[in-house]
Amino acid sequence: MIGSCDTWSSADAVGTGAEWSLRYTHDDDFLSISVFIPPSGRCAEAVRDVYAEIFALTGWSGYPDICRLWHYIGDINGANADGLETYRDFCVGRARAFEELRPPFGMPAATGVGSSGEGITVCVLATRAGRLTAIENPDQVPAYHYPTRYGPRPPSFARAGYLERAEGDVLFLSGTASIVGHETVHVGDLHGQLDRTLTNIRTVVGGPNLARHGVDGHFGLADFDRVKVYVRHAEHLPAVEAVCRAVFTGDPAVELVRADLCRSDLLVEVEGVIAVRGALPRVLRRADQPDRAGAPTLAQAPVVSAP
Ligand SMILES: C=C(O[C@@H]1C=C(C(=O)O)C=C[C@H]1O)C(=O)O
Repeated sequence: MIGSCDTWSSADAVGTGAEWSLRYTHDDDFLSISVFIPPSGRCAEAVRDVYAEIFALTGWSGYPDICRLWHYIGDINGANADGLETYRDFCVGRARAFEELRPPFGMPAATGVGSSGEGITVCVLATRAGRLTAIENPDQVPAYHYPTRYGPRPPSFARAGYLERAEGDVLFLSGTASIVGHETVHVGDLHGQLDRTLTNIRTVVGGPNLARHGVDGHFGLADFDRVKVYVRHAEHLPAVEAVCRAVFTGDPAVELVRADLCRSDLLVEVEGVIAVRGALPRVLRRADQPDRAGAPTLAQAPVVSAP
């Protein structure tokens, strides 16, 4: 595993705190939460409970819209105590949280990838600054409608989230892979998967698709400010890096990470951020473990009580 993590920084005053199993940092507009779920034979219930805490904290702290989630899942393609794949077990708990708690926002943009560590780390970015729209891809079945052959409960996420705010809009692209309809395409073919992934991204962020969702904007691969690429096999890293650096021509920070992915037939996955008019809370990068993403920053900061 090549260690990696994103740190979101703010020019404003930042507060930190801890509530239940959650640790958080916030400025005026954004709330960042991280939580670690220890390894166990079955994770669905713990995932459901952590999501309940996340929904409660975002609700009462006044940052009601979850614009982005990252899930770093240990042994993602391994089996739990019942023989169910860990990722599918995770999806059961998450789907239950959405069904039972019915949060007041659409499906959030998300990433769900493997981690070299054990357990599950969930990182959340929520906001109260603007209007958030969930974006789907007309060439892909919404993940929350995947059929049960991919697991007892479908994954709960949207293909992207578009945040309209006075300081400049932000598009959060979910982890995107070589899936058409609900099926993995180009199984075993790295370049086929990468091409299809890039096509899916172009479709999601393109003008016709955004217009369909009531969003006024038109973007392409050259507009990305942050790109993170997850690659299943270390030997594929150089080839994937060459393609990505050639197509993401807007000189974004392109970061490659070796990671297992949510379906064992997926070889590559790409996520990213477009900051319209450059108005993104700055993103810094530092070497760290993905499965501990966010934790060191939060631990070093003075902890204050929750409001
Ligand atoms: C690649 C896919 O899903 C992955 C899993 C996600 C999750 O479970 O949160 C989100 C995006 C991707 O990281 C997909 O289904 O297209």
